Amino acid sequence: MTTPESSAPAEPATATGVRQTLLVLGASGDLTGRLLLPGLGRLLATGAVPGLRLIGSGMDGWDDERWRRRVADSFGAVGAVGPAESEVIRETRYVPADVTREEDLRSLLGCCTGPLVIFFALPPLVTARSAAALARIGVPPGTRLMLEKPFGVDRISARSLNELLAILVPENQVHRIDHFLGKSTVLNLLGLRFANRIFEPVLNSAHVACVDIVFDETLGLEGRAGYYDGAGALVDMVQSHLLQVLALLAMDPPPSLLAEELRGRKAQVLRATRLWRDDPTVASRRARYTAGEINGRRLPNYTDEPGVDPRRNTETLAELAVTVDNWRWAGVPFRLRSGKAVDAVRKEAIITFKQPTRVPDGLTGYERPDRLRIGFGPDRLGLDLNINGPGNPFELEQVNLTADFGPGDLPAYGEVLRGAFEGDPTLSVRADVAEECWRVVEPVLAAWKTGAVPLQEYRAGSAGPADSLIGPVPDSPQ
Ligand SMILES: O=C1O[C@H](COP(=O)(O)O)[C@@H](O)[C@H](O)[C@H]1O
Repeated sequence: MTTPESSAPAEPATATGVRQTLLVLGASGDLTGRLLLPGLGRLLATGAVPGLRLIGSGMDGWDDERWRRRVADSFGAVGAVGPAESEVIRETRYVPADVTREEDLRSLLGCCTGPLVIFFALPPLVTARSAAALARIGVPPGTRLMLEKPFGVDRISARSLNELLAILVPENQVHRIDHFLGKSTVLNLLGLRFANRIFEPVLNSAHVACVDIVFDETLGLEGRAGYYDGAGALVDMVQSHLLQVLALLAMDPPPSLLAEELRGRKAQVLRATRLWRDDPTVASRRARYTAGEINGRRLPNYTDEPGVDPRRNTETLAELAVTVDNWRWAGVPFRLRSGKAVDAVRKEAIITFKQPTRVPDGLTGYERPDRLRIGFGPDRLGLDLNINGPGNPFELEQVNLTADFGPGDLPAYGEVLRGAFEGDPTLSVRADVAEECWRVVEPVLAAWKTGAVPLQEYRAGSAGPADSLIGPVPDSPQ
């Protein structure tokens, strides 16, 4: 065991052949079963983490047998049934512990051998207490820490957590997870923007009218009140995932994809990001669903969902308009939106270009500007273009060029886990970036608390509140 100051740099097992240990704090929770274990199973199936040892921990009365069953079920559900996965299932253990207590953590660390990855699958306040206890006892050299969103509950708590983590390990061993950064579609933004000559010169305020980043789901709460009712759509999706997408879409080209180059560019663009008109009443909308039907499925009022506390006024749909106040983007609205239980799945970034300087007289039927659409599931790229359609050669028609590209080798969670096992923080959120994302939404959270922005209602299965900042989302190829 070392004092935190003496922590050595990460030594990834994949490079050395040493067996790594993944210690999951909060192993019986929803996140572990829904995202972490399936992602891990798929990663193991690629052979990327040979000999991994897996230890689950929590204070819910589970034992080895129950934990092993959960791991096996989660791996099985994603077809991860090869020898590497079976070996992990056979060897895995469950160690009961209160992960906020030094004694328990000390004995937990005593069960771990080899290079260690600690995954905090815990609510933010428990993560902070656990990190504080770990900071007092230290962790083995080279330990990497993985932390789920939300990272803190506001800017101040995010900063305090960053300070604790900095005591424990160097920044490049902290993996603040945003699984959108592991989505192949989101990563494709890099190739699309920086490996083609045609887009980059027009991605600026001279040519772009607005950018919409939309992640609408038809799913409702899905039994996640314990987490979601305290977070709401703004923190669950916009403050975290959608601001990361904005950063990748709006940042300047990095000279390389080395972690510090890419993360530095993202930090730079987020530092320039502010609320539209600096006014949360203009720049934000919030709403929650009432009872309705989606594709034949009946949803209750959000407030009648099991576990929801109606006094919290939790929103299930959030919209945010921001400006990226720099040379490239000044004046271009970026509108971010995410809603649950709406009428249709819309997961895309839409870049709407300005109208052509002048459409020549005699070329009729110009209705809509051209748009570039980047789909975040399915993986799809679309370009809406005005061309001379069939029939009258002088009558314009909008066509959509669509390219589908297959998903990446790994699900998003597998991808971010790979980063941690390989000691590569490129796809993780850097400390300052996590704090910047809170800074952007801070005035909105404050205005919502005072009621300055009313909480609207929308029927489950409808398009959302009528006075959306985005307006009707244009026909989507998805
Ligand atoms: O992190 C979250 O993301 C999901 C949407 O992401 P996906 O990869 O499952 O498409 C969202 O449903 C959930 O509320 C949020 O916590």
